[in-house]
Parts: sequence; structure tokens; C-alpha cells
Amino acid sequence: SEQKNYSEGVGGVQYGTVTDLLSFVNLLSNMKSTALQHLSREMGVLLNKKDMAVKKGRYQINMDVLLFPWKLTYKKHGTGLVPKGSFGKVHLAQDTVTRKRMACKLIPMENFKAADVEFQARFRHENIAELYGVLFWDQSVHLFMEAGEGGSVLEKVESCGPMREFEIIWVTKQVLRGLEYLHSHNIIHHDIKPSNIVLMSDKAALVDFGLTVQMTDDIYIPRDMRGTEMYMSPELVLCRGHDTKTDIYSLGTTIIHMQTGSPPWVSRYPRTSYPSYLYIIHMQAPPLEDIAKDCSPAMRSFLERALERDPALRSSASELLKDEAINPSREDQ
Ligand SMILES: Nc1nnc(-c2c[nH]c3ncc(-c4c[nH]c5ccccc45)cc23)o1
Repeated sequence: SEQKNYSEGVGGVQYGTVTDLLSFVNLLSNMKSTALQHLSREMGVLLNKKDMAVKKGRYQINMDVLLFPWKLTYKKHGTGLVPKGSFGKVHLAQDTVTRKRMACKLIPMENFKAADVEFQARFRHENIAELYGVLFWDQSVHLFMEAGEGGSVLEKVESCGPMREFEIIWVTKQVLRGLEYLHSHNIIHHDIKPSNIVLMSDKAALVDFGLTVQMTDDIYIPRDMRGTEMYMSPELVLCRGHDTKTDIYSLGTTIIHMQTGSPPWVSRYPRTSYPSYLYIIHMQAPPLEDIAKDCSPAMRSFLERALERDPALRSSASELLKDEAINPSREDQ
């Protein structure tokens, strides 16, 4: 295919394929910041022709698309770990022509990694927030994505308190479908937690692929610790190699957070006295004591399977999708 000419920003903003987007993103990651200092105009590749109206190679922030702060700066609180994740401000965005509402994540150029985009671009599923396009302007990379206008599960729990079991079941099923898809491609998300699950009117979706990796064979040997401590599995903490089952454990801890309003451990080991939970996660049995007192027996056994210490014995996403806890039979309802 003809090489689209981005170097002098001549190309401006164009509609393209996932391949075009990935080559643009790689060019961006390799460009010296000096070359990017004096661009006359925005550059980018948009996948979503239907909802994003490019005009003569222009798609200008606060002209063709408006950004409204969602005030969602993610601070990976209290881990002390240097998160490798692509954190950044997530804004609500709206195309001024099509009125389409989107999420726009601003990543400062110095924090940007191609991985932030690669997985969302290449692997599409209804329970993974869709990537609509990538735009570079004013020293920031703007990732336009499907918006979860209901906010994230963390905001929901923090504003409405512990969720009821039927709501937890609804969210858990969607997350498991997304994980089943990712895991079938040997992809580990590495940061499953309430703030990375967003709510739409008719579904929930996973976000933030900054820590995501694709395993080359059936184990991943980490070079660094990825994730958010409270939700980390024992095998990940051990740093001796792990696999997709670590996401299942993190989903288990996320369910505990949805049921009780707090992540596991913190009620028994207050954050004030425990700057790090890695040792606790390593030494203690899985946090079954933190399961909600009013948790149904079916959900309790679901959590026992999801929080199983040995990843080889831990249930997979496909197995858990068949679990009775999230497929309540008629008489249970
Ligand atoms: N870290 C990250 N990477 N990609 C996203 C993301 C993609 N689409 C989204 N839609 C909504 C929200 C969101 C999170 N908390 C909220 C509270 C209120 C309103 C909206 C939200 C976040 C996203 O987030």
C-alpha cells in the first residue's frame, strides 16, 4: 500500500485501517521529540469514519471535537510500584459534526508506548472499549475510544456503596466474556480492577491496556511487576512466571470490592499500617475472609474457584462463565 506521508505532518489526520494506525503509532513512538515539537498541525489515523468527521485532513481539538474533563486522572494509589500502565486523564469528547460522544485519553508524549494502543486496535470485542482513533497534537497523544458514560465500577461503588449480587453478576459476566476473548489470544490484561471496568447503558467493558502483554508460550516471565497491589495474584507477586489465570484472581478480588465496597485485605490490614500488601498476598491464604457476609453460597464457591492459590487449579474464564453463580436457574430468581 502507498506509504502515507506523516513525516512532515503533511498527512495530517486521515481515515485508515488498523494497520495504518499501528504504523502511525510506531512512527510516533520512534520519532524524536524534537521532530514533534514544531508540527504545524495535528496528525493522526482515525478508524471510525462513521462518527468522526475529518475535514480536509484536519481534526482539531476544541474545534472539530470538544473535550470535557471527566476529572478522571488515574492515580495508581498507594502501591509505591512504578506503574507501567498508561495512566492519564480521560476526558469526555464529542464530535461537533456527528455529536458522537467518546472517551479521549490524553497521554503525554513522554509516557506514550505503542502497547497502550496496540492491543485495543488489534483485538476487538464488545466487552473491550473500542479504539476509534489516535491523534497527536500539542505534545500529547489523544486516544479516542468508546465511552462508558456510566463511569467505572470504582466510581459506582464509591458513590452508591456495595453493589447488590444481581448487579455484580451482570458486571462479572461481561468481564468474563472480555477475558475469555483476551485469554484465547494468550493476552494478559494485568490490571483488572474496579476502575478499569466501565459501564455503558447495555454492557460493561474493560479499559486501560497499558500493562497488557501477549504470552509467547504458555507462561509469561515478568521483567517488572505489573498491576495494582490489592488485586495481584500470589503467583504474580512471586515473580517466578504467571499466565492468564492472574486476571481471574484479580477479577475475584474485584468482586470482593464490589460486594463490600473495599478491596480485600484493607479491613484486616489497614493501609495506614501496611504501605505494601505484597508480603501479605504472598504469605496468607487467599482472602476468603473478606468475602461479604451476605454473599450467596453459589457466589462464595465461585469466588473460591476464582481465588484458588494454585493457578493451575484456578478456574478459567470459560469455566467460570458456566458457573451456576452467574447463571442463576429460574427458581433462584
Ligand atoms: N484508563 C482508561 N483508559 N481508557 C479508559 C476509558 C475508555 N473509555 C472510557 N469510558 C469511561 C471511562 C471512565 C472511567 N471512570 C469514569 C467516571 C465517569 C465517567 C467516565 C469514566 C474511562 C474510559 O480509561
